[in-house]
Amino acid sequence: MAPIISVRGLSKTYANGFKALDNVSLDIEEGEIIALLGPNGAGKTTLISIICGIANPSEGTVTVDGHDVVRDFRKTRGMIGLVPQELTTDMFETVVNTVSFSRGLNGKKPAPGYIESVLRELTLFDKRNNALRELSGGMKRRVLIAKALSHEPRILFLDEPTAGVDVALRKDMWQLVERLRAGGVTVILTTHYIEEAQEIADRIGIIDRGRLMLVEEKDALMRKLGGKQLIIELRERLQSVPESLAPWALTLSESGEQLIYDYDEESNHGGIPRLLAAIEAAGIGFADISTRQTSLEDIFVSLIGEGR
Ligand SMILES: Nc1ncnc2c1ncn2[C@@H]1O[C@H](COP(=O)(O)OP(=O)(O)OP(=O)(O)O)[C@@H](O)[C@H]1O
Repeated sequence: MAPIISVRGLSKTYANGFKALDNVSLDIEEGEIIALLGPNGAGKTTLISIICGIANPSEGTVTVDGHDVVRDFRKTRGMIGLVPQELTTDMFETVVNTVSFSRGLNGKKPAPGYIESVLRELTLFDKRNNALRELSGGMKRRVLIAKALSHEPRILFLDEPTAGVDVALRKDMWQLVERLRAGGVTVILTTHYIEEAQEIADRIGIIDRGRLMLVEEKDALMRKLGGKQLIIELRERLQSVPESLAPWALTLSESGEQLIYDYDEESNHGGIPRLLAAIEAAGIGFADISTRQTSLEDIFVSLIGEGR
């Protein structure tokens, strides 16, 4: 199946000469949830602004369902819902009008029943006749989501969706994303929260300084790079790792109080019981053992942490 979004050789240089995107290529499949993870200023918003037709690329092309986002702006924009970071609508307008108007702007016929269901789902229905300026910050975020969904988009962009939102909204948001996914909607979210990407995405792209450093299925990424560590807390400090333990290539912590065994499920082959027996045989007492899995955070830091 052809990808729903295809980004080819995309670069963006702003008027002041700053290169915010550098030769980015990426295919997004219909129905997937992809998280674009990167630190502040990495170029995430620039990338989604170009896909949404709000900013123009300096080089490269983007197609949405086979249509060029610059030439066929209306067609591509109509397929996309964008939840931006901030509300920029008329603050005196009511919730229901704002959301209905947004649907009209995207060329769709009025559908009061559908708008009502969106408002209910986002617990905005009771506030439908309130002016936007009367709403709390969290409620305004909900209006942004309702607006983005007003024209039943096939693709939804969430730009830093949970930055500064409360737990209730975060929960509602993930439920909504699950429902949209079940309905075949493609969801692209930007975040600098690693846990968020880890929790919700099927695929993760890591962006840093305008470059797409990596795109991978989340599970494959975790498997490939997510090695395990066994940490053995020693009863007494060691000066060095005994010769008899050489086969396990253990690391002794700087304090001399921990032995660390790096392994993965495949290479381990039941080595842990043998290792523990060998440690005892070497006359080393241990107080505790624990394991930890390399997290996406370790991967992220190892990819972009260097050179900073
Ligand atoms: N209109 C502009 N003119 C010049 N530079 C810009 C402009 N818009 C953005 N930039 C710069 O481009 C870089 C990428 O910005 P962008 O907003 O795409 O990053 P981001 O990854 O979305 O970051 P954040 O998480 O902070 O939103 C930043 O260094 C930013 O200062």
